[in-house]
Amino acid sequence: MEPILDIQKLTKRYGPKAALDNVSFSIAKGSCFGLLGPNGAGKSTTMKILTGILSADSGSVHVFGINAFKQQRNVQRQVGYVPQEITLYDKLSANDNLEFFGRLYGIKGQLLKKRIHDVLLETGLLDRAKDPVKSFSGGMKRRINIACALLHQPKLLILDEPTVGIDPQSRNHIFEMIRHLRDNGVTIIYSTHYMEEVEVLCDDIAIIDQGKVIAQGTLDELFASYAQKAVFVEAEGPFQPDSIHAIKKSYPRNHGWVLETDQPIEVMKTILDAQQSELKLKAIEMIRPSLEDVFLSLTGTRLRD
Ligand SMILES: Nc1ncnc2c1ncn2[C@@H]1O[C@H](COP(=O)(O)OP(=O)(O)OP(=O)(O)O)[C@@H](O)[C@H]1O
Repeated sequence: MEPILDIQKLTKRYGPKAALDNVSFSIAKGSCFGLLGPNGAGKSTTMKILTGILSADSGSVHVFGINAFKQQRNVQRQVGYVPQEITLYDKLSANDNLEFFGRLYGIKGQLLKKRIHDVLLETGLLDRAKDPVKSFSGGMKRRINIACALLHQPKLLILDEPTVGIDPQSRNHIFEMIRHLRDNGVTIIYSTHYMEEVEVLCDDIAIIDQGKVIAQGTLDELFASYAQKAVFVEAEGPFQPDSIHAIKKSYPRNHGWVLETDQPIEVMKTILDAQQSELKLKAIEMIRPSLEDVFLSLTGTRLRD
């Protein structure tokens, strides 16, 4: 698929510390791309460089084939950016905030009115248009912040940790909006440290840690390369995991055993056969890998730490 964004060897230092160290990735048109990493990994720095808020020390960024460092305005017209910090005027109504941001994008008159109506509808806040933003919950403010970034109908939407500190209802609303935008051809870059969000939302993922992209691919590709398949079994009677050839490693968990294997189906079959003679099975299931396992296998630390 055609890349809509191509980043090559991006570096950025703050004094002696490298916030980004040779970061490269590209994003296919129409996908929802997840940039996953712990706090301080370099996600915001990457996003700020993409949008021209920060300059890079070296490397290149091309958006829609345009050199973003040389033709910043041209790129900005096609990109919507939702920063991590909420940037709204608390005393103004949702409508007035949107008018202000719409004018910054050069939208005026009837078109601006229509766009404000449309983005309020998309974010589910049409009935709160006239209320001051200070009366909104954190999640509603976040949705208005996203609405601001959608006014000029960008083809690429960049969201920096949009669900931090918000209620589940707003979070679900944001997910629905993102899916709807993607289905309508908008390419999404979604930065987060919540791996569960990336698992349910993103087509392609880059994992970033300490300023470096340490893995990239679809969920299935990341699981295949970095997560160990396993079976969980709980049984009464003599059970010796070492006797099953396909088990690479086993360890106890919650009254049962985790059996690491590249052939989970075969291992399950062997245990189910043994059950008829000597084992009394209480539970057997395949353990679904998670991005937590991928991160652990790549870095030796947990993403949640
Ligand atoms: N203005 C700055 N001056 C000095 N160091 C900075 C500055 N901004 C970011 N950093 C450092 O650069 C590194 C990357 O920060 P960045 O904000 O990009 O990470 P992040 O993945 O977005 O994490 P978070 O979710 O915590 O913002 C961190 O070590 C951070 O402390």
